[in-house]
Amino acid sequence: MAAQAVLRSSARARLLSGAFCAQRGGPALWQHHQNQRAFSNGKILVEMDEATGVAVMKMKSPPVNSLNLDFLTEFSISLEKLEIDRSCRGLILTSAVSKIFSAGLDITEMSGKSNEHYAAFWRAVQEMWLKLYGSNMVTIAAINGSSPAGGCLMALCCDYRIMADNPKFAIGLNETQLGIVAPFWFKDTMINTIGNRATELSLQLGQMYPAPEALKFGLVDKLVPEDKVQSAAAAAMSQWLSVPDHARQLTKSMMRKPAIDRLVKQREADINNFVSFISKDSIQKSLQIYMDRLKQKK
Ligand SMILES: CCCCC/C=C\C/C=C\CCC/C=C/C(=O)SCCNC(=O)CCNC(=O)[C@H](O)C(C)(C)COP(=O)(O)OP(=O)(O)OC[C@H]1O[C@@H](n2cnc3c(N)ncnc32)[C@H](O)[C@@H]1OP(=O)(O)O
Repeated sequence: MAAQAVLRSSARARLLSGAFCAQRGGPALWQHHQNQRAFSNGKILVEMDEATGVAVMKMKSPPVNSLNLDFLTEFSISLEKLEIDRSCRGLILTSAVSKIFSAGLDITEMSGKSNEHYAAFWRAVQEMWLKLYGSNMVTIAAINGSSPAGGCLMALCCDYRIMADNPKFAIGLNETQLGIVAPFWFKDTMINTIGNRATELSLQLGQMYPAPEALKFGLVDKLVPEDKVQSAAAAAMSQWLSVPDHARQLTKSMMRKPAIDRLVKQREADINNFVSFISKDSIQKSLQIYMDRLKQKK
């Protein structure tokens, strides 16, 4: 719990000191309506049911909820706001963009930018992972669309994953297909979910799994019809919330702390690794080719 406590207190200090707020022009405030509360800070909408203590976080950054620096900053602020709210016990993470959960890291943030920008971007990716994977809340991903790479990572950070039963929606860590490499903490998160051998296959091949296959691999826990994803997530949440918080939280921490501690210890080295890797000409070329292909498929 120590690393988690440090993380939580440093994030809280930053939040309260307004470091994020100054950058974003102030925190979004809760709007109250009967026993519902909501806030939105542009790319993310959070609705909280005070009766159940469950918040639904909807990513709404069209066209594909790609994770750019602004999005990641808003995401971490929103999550921290819920984390320090003692009345919030559970979080359902989903998308307000049709057919897409998240397209993963915004490739344009990793192309043609300065090393300082790459470092700031990667720190924000780390922050998102540390907060979501280390959350004390029950976290359920309601995966209502495709979810490659960083989008898959977000889902894997949650405690339980429910996906729309549509073979057109795929999920996986496809980094190698872009000519890039999932870092050790992406890999650890996947190993902790589907095991070593399945992760090795999955990562080397950069495999994207259509929903039914993702279920077979254990990458998601349950498939439901597209229009039932939110209600199934709410039902699963009430089951998870029936377990006493302290026991569940300590168990979660016991399972995840080694992975979290590894990144906390090597955070700066990991940023330097990312910057020197992503700024290589050969890697920039691979990303350019991948982006060109994405645009050409239209
Ligand atoms: C031992 C050594 C280790 C060294 C390692 C060190 C460090 C680690 C280094 C690197 C790690 C990086 C980790 C990276 C993680 C990632 O998340 S990379 C991103 C991967 N994402 C993808 O591959 C998704 C690509 N997108 C798609 O497959 C599709 O767009 C879709 C999400 C399935 C949606 O399809 P569709 O609905 O048909 O929409 P379009 O394809 O038409 O897309 C709409 C517009 O959005 C743009 N776009 C899509 N995805 C992204 C993205 N991820 N980033 C930025 N932009 C994206 C797309 O180009 C379209 O734009 P236009 O409308 O054409 O302008």
